[in-house]
Amino acid sequence: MSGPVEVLTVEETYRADQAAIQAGVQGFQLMENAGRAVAEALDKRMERGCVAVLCGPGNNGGDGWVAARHLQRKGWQVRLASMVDREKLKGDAAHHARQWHGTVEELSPAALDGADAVIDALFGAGLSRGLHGAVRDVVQAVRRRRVPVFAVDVPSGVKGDDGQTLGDVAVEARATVTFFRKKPGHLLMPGRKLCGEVILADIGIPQNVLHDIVPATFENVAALWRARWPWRRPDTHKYDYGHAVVFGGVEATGAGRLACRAALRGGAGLVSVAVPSAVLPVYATGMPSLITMALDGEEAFGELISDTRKNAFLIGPGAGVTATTRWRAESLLDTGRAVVLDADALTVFRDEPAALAAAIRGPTVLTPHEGEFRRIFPDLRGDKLTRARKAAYATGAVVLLKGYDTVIAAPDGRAAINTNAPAELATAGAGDVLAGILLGCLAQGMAPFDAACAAAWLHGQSAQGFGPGLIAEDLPDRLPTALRQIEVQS
Ligand SMILES: NC(=O)C1=CN([C@@H]2O[C@H](COP(=O)(O)OP(=O)(O)OC[C@H]3O[C@@H](n4cnc5c(N)ncnc54)[C@H](OP(=O)(O)O)[C@@H]3O)[C@@H](O)[C@H]2O)[C@@H](O)CC1
Ligand SMILES: Nc1ncnc2c1ncn2[C@@H]1O[C@H](COP(=O)(O)OP(=O)(O)O)[C@@H](O)[C@H]1O
Ligand SMILES: [K+]
Repeated sequence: MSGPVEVLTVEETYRADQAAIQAGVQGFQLMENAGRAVAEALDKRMERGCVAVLCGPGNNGGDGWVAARHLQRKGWQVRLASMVDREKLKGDAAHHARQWHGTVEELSPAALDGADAVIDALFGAGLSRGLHGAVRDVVQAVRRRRVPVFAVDVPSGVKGDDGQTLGDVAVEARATVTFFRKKPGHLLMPGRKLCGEVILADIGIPQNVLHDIVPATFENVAALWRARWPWRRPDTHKYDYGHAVVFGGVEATGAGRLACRAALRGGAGLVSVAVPSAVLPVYATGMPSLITMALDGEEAFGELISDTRKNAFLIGPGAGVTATTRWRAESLLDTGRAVVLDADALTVFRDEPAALAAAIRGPTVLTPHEGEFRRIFPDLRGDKLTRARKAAYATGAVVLLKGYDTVIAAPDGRAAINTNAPAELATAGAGDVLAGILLGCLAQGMAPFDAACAAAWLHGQSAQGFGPGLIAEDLPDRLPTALRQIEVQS
């Protein structure tokens, strides 16, 4: 959870490298530091034994030759297998390969015999096509033998920019040692799973190279937004923290109730639920802090939204895919106040992203899961990060695309990848709780990108440590503990 917020693309990583070299750091020194960090990571985590170091043709391979030297010095028995002849290597990799005085084997599954661990230094940032031939055979043999793998930079076959695999085979690592800053592929699925534990090593690239790079992708750690978290101040009252309104459903009443409780726990000054009078008691029972408002007919709806003190609206959970939901969603957006569109209020814009974009005026967050996203944006292709960014750019809303690797994207190009959500969140109603937390953040005046990042983090944090058996009702009451962690988690 801790660590730097910036995430660098492959191209930005190369720029960081170059900037460091221009600032006087030697390239071979960066490679020395990288390879040593890999050796130390393995040595710290496993009993000394025999390690097979698999080296590719580029600088990723160069890191492997360095790691081999350090591991041998630490007492490991090292088998080094290289994809290409040492003489064919270039630059820093050639320099470090010359420092290796042990034997060099051809890359083949036989090089794995007797290995207790494998270092995957085949391909990193420079992966340009799927694995084939001898490399593919070796990687498949590594997978079959289930030897623990320590990957250098990224598991070979995984693309650093999006975590997708190139071709049909990729390394599955126990741990991945990467340098300076993580890449999106370390955080997005399936890359995140294939990386295992991600270890970030400082290899001597100065922090200030980031001034020129201006990263736009972040890991959603609390440090990204905690300076703007709306802590309660002594000289204030409840109206300073906003009046959130949830439009609850008639048949599906649980979704709205979960969202209301989460909005209150998330810090909204007041939370009202607006529902037809026939179902008001369902909402009123058990939640005395909730304000219930009878909403019978469209005139009442107009009256409700004309009150400008009501500054944040949530529509969608339990709403039904109906013309009324569509009309209400558009009317709420037209107020220019903060709106969360979730669930059915997203589906009512099926195949109509332009109509949705045209309706958006103020701070708006869309919270689709993958299915809802596809319904609205059937033409958007690419990885999760790219698609969320495109949708945010096209609509002018912040887009929170849900899942294990939730992505939050802003229309200005910023994007954050959430990493603290345990799989136990795959349970009915968890999304309604998320929408409620987000509503609470918006009611308190947080900017939509901050609000969406904070909500995703708090949602994940409130599920942390619960384990099997988690249900959506458990989440809102765990928010106070999660909120206290904003200060301590970086
Ligand atoms: N940047 C940093 O901060 C630092 C980076 N460092 C390290 O450098 C790494 C990046 O090095 P890199 O640019 O040389 O790329 P790398 O991953 O070795 O691969 C390129 C070679 O592989 C080849 N090739 C690609 N795919 C292939 C395939 N499927 N099958 C066969 N061949 C394939 C490709 O061939 P080509 O595409 O040119 O035909 C080219 O020859 C980075 O991941 C990190 O570990 C550290 O040393 C310290 C500082
Ligand atoms: N495997 C998973 N790991 C982590 N978080 C998950 C997983 N599956 C779902 N979630 C999270 O749980 C929530 C589910 O939301 P949603 O799909 O809208 O469900 P519902 O409508 O039942 O509330 C989202 O925040 C999503 O990111
Ligand atoms: K690798």
